[in-house]
Amino acid sequence: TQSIRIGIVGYGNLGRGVETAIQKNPDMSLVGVFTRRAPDQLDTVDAATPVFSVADLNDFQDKIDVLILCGGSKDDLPKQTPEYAALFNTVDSFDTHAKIPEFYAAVDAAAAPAKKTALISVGWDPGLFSLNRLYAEAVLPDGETYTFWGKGLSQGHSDAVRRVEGVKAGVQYTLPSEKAMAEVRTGSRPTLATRDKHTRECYVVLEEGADAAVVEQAIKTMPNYFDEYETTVHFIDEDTLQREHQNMPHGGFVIRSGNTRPEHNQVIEYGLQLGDNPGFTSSVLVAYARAAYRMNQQGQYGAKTVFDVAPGLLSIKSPEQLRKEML
Ligand SMILES: NC(=O)C1=CN([C@@H]2O[C@H](COP(=O)(O)OP(=O)(O)OC[C@H]3O[C@@H](n4cnc5c(N)ncnc54)[C@H](OP(=O)(O)O)[C@@H]3O)[C@@H](O)[C@H]2O)C=CC1
Ligand SMILES: N[C@@H](C[C@H]1CC(C(=O)O)=NO1)C(=O)O
Repeated sequence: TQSIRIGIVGYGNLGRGVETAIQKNPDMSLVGVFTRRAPDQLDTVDAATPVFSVADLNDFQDKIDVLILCGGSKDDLPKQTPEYAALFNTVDSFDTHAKIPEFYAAVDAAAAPAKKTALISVGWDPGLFSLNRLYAEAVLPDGETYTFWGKGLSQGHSDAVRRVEGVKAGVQYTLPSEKAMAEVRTGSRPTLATRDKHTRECYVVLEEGADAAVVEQAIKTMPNYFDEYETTVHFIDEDTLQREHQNMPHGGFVIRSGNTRPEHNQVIEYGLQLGDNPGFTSSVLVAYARAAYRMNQQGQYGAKTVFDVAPGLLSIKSPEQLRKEML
């Protein structure tokens, strides 16, 4: 059968990860990488796949089955997903949690009339963690759910830091509160504010002549990313960033403790330990690209989230094979 033909938009950590992940999925092929960089900058995209400008995408409508959008959530995807969802089936990792409802509406307005399928906010959080919070809350209505991330590098927050004026490069680490995690594990169902669960640490390389105090303030007060957290900003030079901050480990867990009878406490836990956040996230995007293709074939048009995707559609195995392997 014909392979599922994939296009990548945006060649950063995720773009590179999708290029690798496709090779582990024999039912898929990679048509090209599409970048916003100027024609004389295409050689800065060190991809093993043919590189094109996003301006060329129109010519590929009959050559690509699913476009995987690897831009940043802060500034790129709010523009790119609605634009491309009108032309292609798309999958993206949009993770500005507070803005997902409005993003969903904008993408649906583009994809539905075009009879395209646009899977939004795919990854691990939002994504696999969202799914596990849903399973836990549906199964244990009487309970409390907690999510902890890290210690690790958040790509969404690192992308957001890099977009601040005066920042040349940067990364953000998320640290869970040991105290909060211990309290949750006692099953005491504590009430925890956002500020009680995580702190955030940024490492920033300033542009020449940028004002550190202004940059620090812009990061700490950034809505939807930092303003609800105790945040520390460290200023370092480029060499230090290259030497000490190239790895992108991350992870975390979703935990729900609940009761079926008062005397029976039940605990559900789902966890991830990621050696490489973008590599893992890209692998999730690719599995959902398979589902987007199939959902479009089934006539499921418009914007969808992971809640709308039947799990079997993610698998390269046939429904019969999956049933055989159910135990
Ligand atoms: N839902 C989830 O669980 C997760 C979501 N994410 C989301 O993924 C988003 C993307 O993350 P990530 O890939 O790390 O972001 P990057 O900063 O690596 O890349 C973002 C975009 O910046 C451009 N870019 C990257 N490197 C360069 C360069 N050297 N020169 C010029 N342009 C460059 C690329 O676009 P172009 O090629 O067009 O220039 C790229 O698409 C994050 O914002 C986050 O929101 C990430 C992890 C998990
Ligand atoms: N979307 C996150 C994935 C997880 C990590 C995270 C955080 O550290 O705040 N929130 O969600 C990312 O971009 O890495």
